[in-house]
Amino acid sequence: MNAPQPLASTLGRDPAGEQVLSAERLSFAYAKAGPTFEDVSIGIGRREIVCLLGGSGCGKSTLLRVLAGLETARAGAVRFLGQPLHQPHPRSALVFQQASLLPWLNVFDNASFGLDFKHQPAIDAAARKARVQEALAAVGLAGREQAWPAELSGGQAQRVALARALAREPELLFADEPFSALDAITRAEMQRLLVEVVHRWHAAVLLVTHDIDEAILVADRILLMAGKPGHIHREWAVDIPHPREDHPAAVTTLRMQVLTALRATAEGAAATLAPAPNDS
Ligand SMILES: Nc1ncnc2c1ncn2[C@@H]1O[C@H](COP(=O)(O)OP(=O)(O)OP(=O)(O)O)[C@@H](O)[C@H]1O
Repeated sequence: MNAPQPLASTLGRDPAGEQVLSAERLSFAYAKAGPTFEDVSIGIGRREIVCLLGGSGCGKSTLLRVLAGLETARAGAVRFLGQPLHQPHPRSALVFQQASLLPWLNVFDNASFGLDFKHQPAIDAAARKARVQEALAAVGLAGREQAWPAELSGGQAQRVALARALAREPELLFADEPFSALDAITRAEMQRLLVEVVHRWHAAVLLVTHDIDEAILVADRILLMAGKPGHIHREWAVDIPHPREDHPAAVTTLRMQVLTALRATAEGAAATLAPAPNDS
């Protein structure tokens, strides 16, 4: 098999040509382990939703953590709004699979919690209250400010986590499989909500998922990660208008393309693991 070639075109599309995040030739390895990914270049345009799709263990979450400033690359550089990134940026926010709400804080205080993180610009109490209320209203939780986490469903808890991220007014939202623990109906609702609120907030998103349908429903661009060490294997620009459920033919065509590529990467990986025909 030929060595994977880095894609030249993994640069964010943006009408103004601006990128909120850019990374060049990133490599990463955990201590005492081989490289997780190598030579990954990626750009995310302002307001762009980019989905990072790939099989289990190919390094998607690790790449997200490096791009978010939670881990340090072994080689290469990450720039956020044009500046070198060495730690999580105050204009970025994270949402994970678990909502991770603090059980002793009510919904309002959980949603405002992200405003106390390191390097977050100080804002006065009135602005803080307005921001948090606006974020909670955007995720459909107006009137639930005094509720406790134990009183929420999984979907509602994830809405609070999304509001906590939005209250930071992020330029870029990092989301690592944020809906994978939810039931199918709630997941579909949350996917629609994510697109709606990030468009309203003018935020870009990097969404890690292994759900092809999720990627196709929300992404402006899909990056397929594969291999060991991981690399960006293919990408698709998704120009289907929202809501994408209204365009089933275009969705099905893209789904087949992505699925075929994903299967090919899985078969490629299996082929490298399978014993050669002459092995006994
Ligand atoms: N903290 C860690 N220390 C050592 N190895 C790790 C650590 N976290 C992840 N790995 C390994 O790095 C590789 C990539 O893991 P990662 O979680 O980034 O993959 P992924 O594509 O997000 O997988 P999944 O879709 O299953 O969540 C895996 O082999 C994993 O076992």
